[in-house]
Amino acid sequence: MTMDLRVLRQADWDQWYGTLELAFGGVPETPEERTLWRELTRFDRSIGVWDGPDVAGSAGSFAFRMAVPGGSLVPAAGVTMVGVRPTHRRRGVLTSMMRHLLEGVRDRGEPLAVLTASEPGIYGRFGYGIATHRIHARVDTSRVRLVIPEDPSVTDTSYATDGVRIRLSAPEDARAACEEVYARRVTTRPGMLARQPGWDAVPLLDPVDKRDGASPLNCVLAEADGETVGYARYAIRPSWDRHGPRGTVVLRDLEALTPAARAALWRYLFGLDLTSGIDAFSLPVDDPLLQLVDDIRRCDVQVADQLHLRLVDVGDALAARTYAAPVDVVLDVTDAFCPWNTGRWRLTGDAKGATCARTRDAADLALSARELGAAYLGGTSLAALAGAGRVRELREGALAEASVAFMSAVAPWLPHGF
Ligand SMILES: CC(=O)SCCNC(=O)CCNC(=O)[C@H](O)C(C)(C)COP(=O)(O)OP(=O)(O)OC[C@H]1O[C@@H](n2cnc3c(N)ncnc32)[C@H](O)[C@@H]1OP(=O)(O)O
Repeated sequence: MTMDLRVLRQADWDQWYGTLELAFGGVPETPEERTLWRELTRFDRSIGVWDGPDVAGSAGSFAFRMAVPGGSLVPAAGVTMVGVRPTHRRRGVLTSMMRHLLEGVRDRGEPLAVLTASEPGIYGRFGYGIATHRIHARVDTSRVRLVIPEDPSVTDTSYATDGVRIRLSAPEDARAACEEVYARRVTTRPGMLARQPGWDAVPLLDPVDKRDGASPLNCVLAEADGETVGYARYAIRPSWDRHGPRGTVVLRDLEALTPAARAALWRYLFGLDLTSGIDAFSLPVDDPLLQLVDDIRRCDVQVADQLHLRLVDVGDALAARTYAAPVDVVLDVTDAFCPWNTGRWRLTGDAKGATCARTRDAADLALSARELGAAYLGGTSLAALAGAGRVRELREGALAEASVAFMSAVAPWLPHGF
């Protein structure tokens, strides 16, 4: 029987989403989750593969705008909801859906496709590279101390934590204030996503069945001079043993506009009564927390892959970001899955902007689309990729020049999953 790939219809959503749940082990999502993801589904950008009456595969994308080095917001298709029915795996269903999705992304003129992977080994073959990493920190707050620089002569409230007030608020009541802070943070870190309509509900999603013994979500606002300058959203998972309380603060997100607000929020979280640990699932690899603690070992930091990124249009993507140092290199790009990118590209740029166009000039560096994806947001260096044999230097000096230029001053990071 031949399979039929077609755009998702509203009436088919339940069946389509059911296949996704089946692919993920068959545990149905909660009604809150289903309602939210249905509302956020972009039907015009979602596809299914039908085998007779059954949905054999599901996939789709969101229309994001993502911060890139230099602070521009670039259209990025957020590939999502990929699932293949267990009876249909390893027959090319994902491959056919990915081809269809990436052709659509190209037709819409979006230079990038991004995703978070259930398993990191799946998407390299489709030209995605790991563009951001996250750290998972499990801080032993019974041992780790915060060392907050306190200078009594500093009266500027952006540094003096004394000027910051921490206020508890219901997460829903604080939504608008948090969103204002978030919006001001987006362009400061590559990989962050400008909020699209409806997406402010994602960080508030808190189904009872998924709390795993933790409290409902709490929110604290950091305020200075009458303005909200930061927030943290967290739950508390109480626990007791024969020595007493051993609760954990489960941190969902923390954003701050000033060092003082950040320090004040962490101080609040470290000090919560009846807790002795903070479980922070996703922080940037250069999160300032690592510079505020006196014992990084007891923060039990683990690094993992996070955002996988693909350049769908090499020329537009490389011209959309800026470069930390002047760069003028010819890249010989191979791209088996999106062959329209294959060939030589001259990239010329600096901290103000860049151009990238096809050329017949001799190549300086040879690499595939996957390596460009890994290096694009400035978190993984071309030199590190070359060390693994994944980038080849064809002109002496070109690797160092390009490697420095591609790096970002702050580590790229994705603030939330999708
Ligand atoms: C962005 C997101 O939504 S991530 C979520 C992805 N979904 C899941 O993990 C749910 C459970 N898994 C599944 O639904 C499926 O197994 C999928 C989607 C991962 C793969 O779908 P399939 O239709 O089996 O993939 P397809 O047959 O096109 O395989 C393409 C290639 O990827 C490889 N591949 C597929 N899955 C994996 C995997 N989990 N790890 C490593 N390689 C994989 C295949 O071996 C094949 O390799 P080849 O080209 O060398 O032969």
